[in-house]
Amino acid sequence: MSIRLQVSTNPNPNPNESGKRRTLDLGNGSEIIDIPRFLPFDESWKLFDYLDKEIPWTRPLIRVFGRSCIQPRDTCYVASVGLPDLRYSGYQPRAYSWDEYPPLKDILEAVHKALPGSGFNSLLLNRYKSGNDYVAWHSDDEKLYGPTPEIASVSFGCEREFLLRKKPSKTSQVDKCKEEPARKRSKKDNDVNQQSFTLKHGSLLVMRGYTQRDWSHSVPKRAKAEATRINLTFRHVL
Ligand SMILES: O=C(O)CCC(=O)C(=O)O
Ligand SMILES: [Fe+2]
Repeated sequence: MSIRLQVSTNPNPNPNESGKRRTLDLGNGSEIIDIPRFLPFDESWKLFDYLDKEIPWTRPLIRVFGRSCIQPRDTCYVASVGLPDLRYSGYQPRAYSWDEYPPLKDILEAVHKALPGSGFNSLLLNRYKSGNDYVAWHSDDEKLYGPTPEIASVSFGCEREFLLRKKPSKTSQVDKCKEEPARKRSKKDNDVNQQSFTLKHGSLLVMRGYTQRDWSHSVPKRAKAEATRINLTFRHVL
C-alpha cells in the first residue's frame, strides 16, 4: 500500500524560502534554475523513506566504452504509457507506471507548478547508497528528448555535489587540428566552463535550453558522503 503525500497542496510553508530561485545563464542558450528549498524539509524526509522502501531499485549491467559494468548506483524508470522506450548505455529499463507510486505524481505536480508550461512524462530515479556511488560525466542528449530537453532534478537525503562542465567547442576542436600551442587554463576559464552546485535535501535543479548539447554533468564519488541520496530527474519524451 502506498501513502499519499501532500506535497502539491503543501508547498514550502515559508514563501520567502520556497520562492528563492537562482537562474544561471550558461551562455549560448543554456540555462540552470536552482531552487535549494523547493520542498519542505520534513515532507522531503517522508518522501525519502517512501522512495527508499517502495521503489523497485535495480543495479543493472550497462556498457561503457565497449565494456560491461555494473551501474555505480541503483536505478528505476517511470513513464507514461505509449512512449518510445528509453535506452542508455546499452540498457533498456522497464517503464513502471505513475499509478503504482502516487507520491511521484505529487512531486510531479509540484514540479509542474514551479515550471509552468513544462510537460514531464517520464522519470529516471537514482539512488546513491554511499559516497562510492556516482554518475560519470554524461549528457542526457538521447534523441527521444529532442534538441533542447528540459530536465528537472529533485534531490532527497545526503547532499552531494553536482558538476557541470562545458564540452569542447567546435572552434577549440579546429584549433587543435591547427596544432595551436596549448594554452594554460586561466581561473576565469574555469569559472566560465565549470559550475558546481550542492544539491540539498528537497532541492530542485533544472537544466534547460542547450545544456545537454553543450555541457556534460556528473555527481562524483565523495569519500565523506556516508548516507543515501535519492535523485529524481523528470524528463519530457517527445
Ligand atoms: O543524481 C543526479 O543529481 C543526476 C542524475 C543524472 O544526471 C541522470 O540521471 O541523468
Ligand atoms: Fe544526467
